[in-house]
Amino acid sequence: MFDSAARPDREAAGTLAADAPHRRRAYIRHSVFKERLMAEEKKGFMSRLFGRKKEHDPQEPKVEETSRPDETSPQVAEDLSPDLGRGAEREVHSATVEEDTEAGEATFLHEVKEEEGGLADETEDTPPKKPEAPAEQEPAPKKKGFFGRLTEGLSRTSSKLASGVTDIFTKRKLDEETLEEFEDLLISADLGLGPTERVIDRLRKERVGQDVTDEEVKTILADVVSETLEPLEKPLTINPGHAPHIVLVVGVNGAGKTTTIGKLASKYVADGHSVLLAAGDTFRAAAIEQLAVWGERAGVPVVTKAHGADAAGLAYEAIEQAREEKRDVVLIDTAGRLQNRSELMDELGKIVRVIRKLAPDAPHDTLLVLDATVGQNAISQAQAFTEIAGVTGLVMTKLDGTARGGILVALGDKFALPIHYIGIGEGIEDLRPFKAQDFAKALTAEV
Ligand SMILES: Nc1nc2c(ncn2[C@@H]2O[C@H](COP(=O)(O)OP(=O)(O)OP(=O)(O)O)[C@@H](O)[C@H]2O)c(=O)[nH]1
Repeated sequence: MFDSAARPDREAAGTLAADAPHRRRAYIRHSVFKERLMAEEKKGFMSRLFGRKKEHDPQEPKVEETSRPDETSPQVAEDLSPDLGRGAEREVHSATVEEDTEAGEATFLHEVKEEEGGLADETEDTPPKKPEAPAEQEPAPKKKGFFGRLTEGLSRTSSKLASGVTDIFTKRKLDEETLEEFEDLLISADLGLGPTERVIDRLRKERVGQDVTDEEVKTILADVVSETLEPLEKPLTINPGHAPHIVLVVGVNGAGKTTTIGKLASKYVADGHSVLLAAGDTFRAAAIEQLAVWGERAGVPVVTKAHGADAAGLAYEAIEQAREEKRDVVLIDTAGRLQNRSELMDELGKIVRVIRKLAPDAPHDTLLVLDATVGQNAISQAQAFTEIAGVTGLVMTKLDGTARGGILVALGDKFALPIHYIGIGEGIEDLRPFKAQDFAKALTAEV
């Protein structure tokens, strides 16, 4: 699979090479910045850690699904997504996390909280949003075009970048100090060391000693983001010749796997494919029901087994059924698992081995679903899932719920994995095929 070694020209994100002192300086500056913010934000962090209920901000997106009681009204759940019964399984998720913490492992939760505290820009003080039900009496929201929705979805990330750029570049001659400030901004926006370095190098080469406007800087930034991600823009195409094309969907708890499968099922049906879903998340009882609702909505059958059943066996049976029914594609859901839980990761390896007994070249695609709100932790998730499950492509969800959307650039740079789709909201139309230029433009847009 892809790893940093596959990109020898680029240093792996998070690694400080001895021959890159300026990068090391930037990271040290960034660490100091993080520590200071963490101290300032400690109160918020602690209260979150101990589950203090916060005031609800209806503008904020829902981002802490796995640890928060379900406040969604049944009406909302029905209207917006078949996200059923998450309250019950959330208990399981938080128990898992606590177990990890008690064991003293470097847990996913711990890492994420640290990073959130350090960057202090989102889930810290921004409680999850209840999805807003399109209430019957309310006027229908004005339809936005593709780019409008993308720009709106990425607005939290882009406004952080845009205001930073405007603060730093206010009609002054470009010097090393300004470049350093800008480098800090890009690193704190999770863009990764490689892309950050390329933006800085380009600015240094082209503009040092000259006046530079914030618009010119944003254009250079958009160009570098676009160049980094364009080679990874690849739609997920179904090859009916595989009879069926088998897609395994993996990721940590709450990343958006089941929802993504539901949305993909609808898209493939609309494209004329015959689809079968496999509810392989047997660990989370409500996930089975959730997928069944998505299946019903898309008009496709869902293979299910009882809660706790063997997921590998279920995947096997689903493939057999898809062959009998001559389906084009099988989408297999899996239970969310923390990347540092080796026994759960081994179970994923077992699912792959069992699938290969029936179809040695399968899974034909293994999609890693990553939640953008976790920021840098997405890097270690991609690393672990790539090693265990042979990830072949990415879907990044919840770009609408974070100021850390820059992480997609760092991921693309480090892993060079195709980016198939991005999620910019909870509706079916919010799962978009990834387009690097649009993403780069939206990321640097003024909103
Ligand atoms: N705002 C927003 N929410 C999303 C997006 N994608 C998924 N979600 C929401 O994220 C929540 C979790 O999604 P699921 O599909 O249940 O996640 P999962 O990975 O299957 O979860 P587990 O089964 O626990 O592993 C749901 O409430 C989804 O509606 C997105 O792009 N934006």
